[in-house]
Amino acid sequence: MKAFVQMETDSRLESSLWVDSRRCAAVLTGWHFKWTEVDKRSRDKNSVSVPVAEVVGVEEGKVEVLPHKTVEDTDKDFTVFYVKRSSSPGSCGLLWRLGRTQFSCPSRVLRDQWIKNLRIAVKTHTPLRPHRLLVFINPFGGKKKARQIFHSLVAPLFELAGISTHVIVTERANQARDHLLKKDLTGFDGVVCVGGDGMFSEVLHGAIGRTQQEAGACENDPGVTLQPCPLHIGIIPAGSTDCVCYATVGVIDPVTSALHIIIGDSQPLDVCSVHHGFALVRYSVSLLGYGFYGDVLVESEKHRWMGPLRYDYSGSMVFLSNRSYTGTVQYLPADPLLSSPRDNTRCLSGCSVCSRSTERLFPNSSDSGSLYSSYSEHFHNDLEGEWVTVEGRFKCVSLTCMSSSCARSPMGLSPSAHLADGTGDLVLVWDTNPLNFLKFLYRHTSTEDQFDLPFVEVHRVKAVRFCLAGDTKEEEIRVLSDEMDIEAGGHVRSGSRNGSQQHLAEKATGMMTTSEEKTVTPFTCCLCCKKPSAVSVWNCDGEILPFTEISCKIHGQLVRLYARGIEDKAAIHHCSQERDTCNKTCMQGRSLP
Ligand SMILES: Nc1ncnc2c1ncn2[C@@H]1O[C@H](COP(=O)(O)OP(=O)(O)OP(=O)(O)O)[C@@H](O)[C@H]1O
Repeated sequence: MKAFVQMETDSRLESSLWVDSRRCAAVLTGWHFKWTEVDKRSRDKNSVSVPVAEVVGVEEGKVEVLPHKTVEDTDKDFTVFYVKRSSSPGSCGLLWRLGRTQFSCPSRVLRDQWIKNLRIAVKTHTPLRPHRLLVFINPFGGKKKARQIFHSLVAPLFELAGISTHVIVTERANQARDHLLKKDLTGFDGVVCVGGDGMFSEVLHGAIGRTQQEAGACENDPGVTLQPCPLHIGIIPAGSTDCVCYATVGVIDPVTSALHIIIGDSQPLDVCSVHHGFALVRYSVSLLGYGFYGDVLVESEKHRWMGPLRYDYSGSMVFLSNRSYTGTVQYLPADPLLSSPRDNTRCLSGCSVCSRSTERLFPNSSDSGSLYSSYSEHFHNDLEGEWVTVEGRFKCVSLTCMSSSCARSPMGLSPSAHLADGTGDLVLVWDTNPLNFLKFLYRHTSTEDQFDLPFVEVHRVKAVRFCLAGDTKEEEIRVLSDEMDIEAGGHVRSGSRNGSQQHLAEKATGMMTTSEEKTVTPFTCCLCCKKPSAVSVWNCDGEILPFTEISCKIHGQLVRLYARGIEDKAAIHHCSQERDTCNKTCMQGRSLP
């Protein structure tokens, strides 16, 4: 047994190692740790190559982590934990699992050398790995399992990776947002929310607000250049819809998300600011929808007791009511030479459109460590250009900064939208007959192009304004006061989620409404039999906005998530067939799923 050891100034190392009594040639180059079985009797020379960036931890001895940590402390063994992929039926992305291989060395010295070099390699090649995280758990999100999900599935992985956490189980809505706005955040590399889209939105608002406070940027100014947030945001999905997680990771799976956080993946994300006059109303990352989408949200809020079924029920009711609304939409088109919502591309991990946008948005930054240095200089003139105005009657108007794909609509609201190119897709659905509209809606669940319909338009934009036709303004006031009644009455929702957006707008305008000032009148009792309202409401990432006339601006790469976008299943499969460039085969002769 002769172990050949080669040490260079970097972490490179090469020697024989044993996995389950099989001898392997192992090599650690700068970027990969690879081991290949060298047993001559073996017909297939099984080889596993793990990118150093995907090594989760290196431990002395023979170690197991899940379901419980066990350590067999021998002085010639070490265990490497790493990311292992498997496909996930029904999702567009790949599941990540914790891979584990136990290695034996001929000597303790060599074992210690391997551990040291692997740890150095990991540190050198993944500078964005978090060391300390602030974690918010919403114990009431989704199926109320967030606490259990975090402690049983996520915390052991964080511990393995040496990440320390400060965990706050929220006791009220907006606690996470307020904490981020007001408390000392020194020492934290990122913030993690364990919950659904509402919880993510709280953290998003807190993180953006805090950054602007510290930068002295006025969020209420609709033309302001916002400062990108230095804190990364991680999402451990534990809500009812988890749309943002699905659209940025491709699967709704707490372990996958935890592993993306651990290895310090970094996915920039565009954010849309929504203003009413000179008041910030809200930020949005997925759906900002007027008309059909607003009506469905209003209706579904009245039927929360139905659980997730309420969306199907409300969707059907609103569809049957066959409403449409007049309004004026103005938009600032994005550069058509860069990309188009009809170019049939998908924004996947490593997306070239988003990468080019990073260069455009941060032209002087040489690496991700100085991410935002040149951002504000560049964005002086981001609202310059020729605005386009369209006026008429719409079934719905929607704006999305991402594809907004979800399990029900795997291609999403705008299949070719990008996560981080500084644009949004504006979809205008003109008034049409119910059958046509049904066709449009149905196409979201299939692979058929929902934009290939004569009553649908889609535009890639940098900013949008919406205002009502003159005779509908009074109606707006009536509808919105009715909306607030739903909130004030308290029997429709607990006042949790709307609380945050109302707070933002009220704070900005000084318009404080007390429940006594509102008359309790339901929005509608039955959509089919009631006289249609002339005005709808905006659905902003699942919240009802208190204003109809709004202006929206897309802020390119305003925040960063611990994610990498949806991985291309086909590319990973190809890679696994080559066996040399990824970790989909293992030493025991088993093929990983
Ligand atoms: N302790 C708490 N009590 C009541 N509400 C809370 C608490 N903590 C957070 N919230 C609020 O609960 C709302 C919903 O939570 P969350 O998004 O986690 O779950 P969900 O609504 O089931 O999922 P989704 O948003 O994906 O549909 C959030 O807007 C958040 O502001």
